[in-house]
Amino acid sequence: MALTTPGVDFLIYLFISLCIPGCLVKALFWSLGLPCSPLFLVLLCICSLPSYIIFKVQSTERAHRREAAAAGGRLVPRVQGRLLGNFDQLTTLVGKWLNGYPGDGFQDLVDEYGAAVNTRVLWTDSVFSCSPEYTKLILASGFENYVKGERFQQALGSVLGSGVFNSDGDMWKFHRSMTRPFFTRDRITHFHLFDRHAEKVLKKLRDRMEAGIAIDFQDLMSRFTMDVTTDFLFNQCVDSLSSPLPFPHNSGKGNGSTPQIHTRADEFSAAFTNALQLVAERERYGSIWPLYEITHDKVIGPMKIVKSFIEPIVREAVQKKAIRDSMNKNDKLFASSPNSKIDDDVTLLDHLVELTSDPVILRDEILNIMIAGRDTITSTLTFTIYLLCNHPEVAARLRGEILDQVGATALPSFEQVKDMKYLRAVINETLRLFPPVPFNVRECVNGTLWPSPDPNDKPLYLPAGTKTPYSVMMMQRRKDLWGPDADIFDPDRWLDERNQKYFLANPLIFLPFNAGPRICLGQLFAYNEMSILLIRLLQNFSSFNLELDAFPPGTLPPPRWAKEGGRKAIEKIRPKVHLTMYCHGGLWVRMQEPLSN
Ligand code: HEM
Repeated sequence: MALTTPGVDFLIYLFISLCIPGCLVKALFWSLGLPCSPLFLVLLCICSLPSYIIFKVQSTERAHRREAAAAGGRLVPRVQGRLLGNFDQLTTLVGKWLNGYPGDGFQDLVDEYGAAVNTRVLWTDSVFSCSPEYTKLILASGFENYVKGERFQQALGSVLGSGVFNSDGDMWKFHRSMTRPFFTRDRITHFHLFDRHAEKVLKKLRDRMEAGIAIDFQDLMSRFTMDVTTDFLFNQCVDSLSSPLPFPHNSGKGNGSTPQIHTRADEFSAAFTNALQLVAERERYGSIWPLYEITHDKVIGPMKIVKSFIEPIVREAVQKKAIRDSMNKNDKLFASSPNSKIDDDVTLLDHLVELTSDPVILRDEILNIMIAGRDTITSTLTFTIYLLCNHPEVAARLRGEILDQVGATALPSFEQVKDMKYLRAVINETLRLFPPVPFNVRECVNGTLWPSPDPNDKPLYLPAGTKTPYSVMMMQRRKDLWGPDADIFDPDRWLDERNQKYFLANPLIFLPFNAGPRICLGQLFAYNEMSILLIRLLQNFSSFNLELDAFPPGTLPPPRWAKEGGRKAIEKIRPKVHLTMYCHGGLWVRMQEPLSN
């Protein structure tokens, strides 16, 4: 058990930093045999921190200017805040993150300062961008120079541990190489697995529609993805789809968005979601996040529940593997090399225990894949249905394609899924407007140059250790990259001449799965899972409607958004972001079954 909290650790560190100058002066006076009053030492300590900060900021500033000049570049334009250390920027950006539309605040900065802008909150260089040329440098061509970095790992470590999402260098290579073979091809068992859980989704939907009450589709999808993920990871589905669903606040039957805890699976699910939201908050507060956790480490409680659920499953898998090994050394699921062929019915945990028996590595890896595979797909499916509610003509055409190609009841084959061009266009268009990971961040290891947005000016210089946050969401909505109708949901842009003109001319303008060596491992799995669920849904329901009255009070967009232009003015729900994007208050919908197929 930890003896201190992140906040107390931070304050202890600050206190020690404050005391160092006093101790040094005391030692100097003592060695010279001079008297030194305690009052003088206390004053020295109090004044030392601001003086140290001023000294450090100015000397670093000079060094960075020298480095930039030596490299033939210039420093990235900096936000000029009103308060010391741009503290006002921190409060503005956090406020907009909590109450605004995703990207609010950053768009203004890009408009004012240019394609790359240094927010430099509390003197930490942080260069924000939403341009394909910079994202390419960060993720692909300059890959070796950009890491997740210690700051990111510290903030997210209590949930992600050292798993694939939260590691760099050799540890990342190790995790990635362990997991990659599992995702390299289509598996028919996965189709059946998706379909099993999709059937339960349909049953829940039919029951609720028969009762004439709206359903929170986001909640339903987070149960679906939780069940799919636990099933394929370790063959022990938590069966969250069997628990009662929340009712709308106005149905007189429940309290809307608050999840009800009925089973251990519900408890695990709620704790897992809570832990993710808490670590996402840490990222937003930057280096001072520990000050928001003075009394306790907020993540420990939910993570205790998460770990107590996962650890016995991991232990059992390790024990079974040991027994298998001792019974018959040749009778393995597959040879213990990361690249060996893996049978279709082997779970990811089965695969991982062949490569390591370290319970912490196994637990971290499982949790990382769970995070990767759950909220991203929940988000995409939720926003797809939101968009189909707003675009009945798209829903009708998509349903037409599904009925033509697969029929009203059959499970599609891999080939059929691949051939459904309109289905893929609908999914891609959703991923363009609402990428599940709209914001991301790296940190540059060595000082580096970026091309200047103005070709007549010197390149931009980023000193070593600069954070490089970037937004694929903002990039994927840019009118100069996607055309004047970039804010509009129009799957046809993936099928008509616009596809050649924009996306095929520069594929880096669409990066929902990232790019380069850290590109999403589960892309194929994700398209298959989302396709099966959507096919099953549209085989069984012909129209989708938002039920705005069912949204919890205060969760719909404020009226002022209608005047603010862009997608904000179009939005009927309120998108928000923790690590992934979600609908504030859920997505309350009604669906109609077709009169006949
Ligand atoms: C619509 C669905 C999905 C989207 C949009 C998505 C997006 C992403 C993104 C943006 C990253 C990069 C994160 C970063 O490096 O900071 C990523 C990484 C990853 N994703 Fe996905 N993902 C999806 C589904 C899945 C699924 C279903 C799985 C597995 C079941 C998965 C497994 C992974 C893994 C293992 C990584 C880490 C790669 C690495 O760091 O080397 N993803 N994904």
